[in-house]
Amino acid sequence: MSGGKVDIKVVLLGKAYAGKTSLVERFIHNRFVGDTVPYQNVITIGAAFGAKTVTIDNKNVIIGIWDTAGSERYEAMSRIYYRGARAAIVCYDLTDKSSFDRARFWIGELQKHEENCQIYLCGTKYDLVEAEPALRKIDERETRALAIDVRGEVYETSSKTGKDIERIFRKIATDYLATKKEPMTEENPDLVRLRKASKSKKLCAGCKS
Ligand SMILES: Nc1nc2c(ncn2[C@@H]2O[C@H](COP(=O)(O)OP(=O)(O)OP(=O)(O)O)[C@@H](O)[C@H]2O)c(=O)[nH]1
Repeated sequence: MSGGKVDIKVVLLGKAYAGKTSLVERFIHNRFVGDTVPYQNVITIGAAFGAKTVTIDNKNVIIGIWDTAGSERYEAMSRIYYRGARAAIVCYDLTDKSSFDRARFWIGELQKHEENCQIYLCGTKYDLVEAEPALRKIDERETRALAIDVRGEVYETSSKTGKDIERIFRKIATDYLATKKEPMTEENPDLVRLRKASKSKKLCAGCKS
């Protein structure tokens, strides 16, 4: 996918090493490079952009994704990327407590500056905690409480296995379609018919017979 218009701007935010780039890689290219490429070689600098079309009920939605750099050094730049975003996937590494604090920081920023941006909470590296439950450092109750605060849902994903990655983006596209205003055109015959029907009702309300 190149150039063209996107329907939804999605931004990924979270601490460095939280797994943002891996999540985008899994979603767009269905691959996980994992340890075959050292992390030092894939650190995001500034931000990276990718896009993919998902189809919900026969409607295509082009999702444009800004994968921001997690390093605090690029914090000011990440702020530029979340401007005007319709959705934010705030990532934290399920095995790293400090990444959850950083997620809270980004949620605070979004709530302050981008009130129209829907937040989706994403705990990453689920495969690690599934294999070794003692590695889990973020309690599910804490994440649920935060989900209530952001009026959103929590996803626990794994870019290694693909768990729930597709689901999170499909939910974003579904939410977008649900809130999008339908244009009143012949392309949307149901709405045109509805409109005509209610107009003729109004006219008849004053009729004598
Ligand atoms: N086991 C496992 N490892 C993962 C998963 N997601 C990411 N990783 C590993 O975690 C490390 C960091 O992942 P990245 O995707 O580069 O993290 P990032 O958040 O984009 O990091 P920055 O670009 O610095 O902000 C890499 O070594 C990944 O291979 C996952 O779901 N499971």
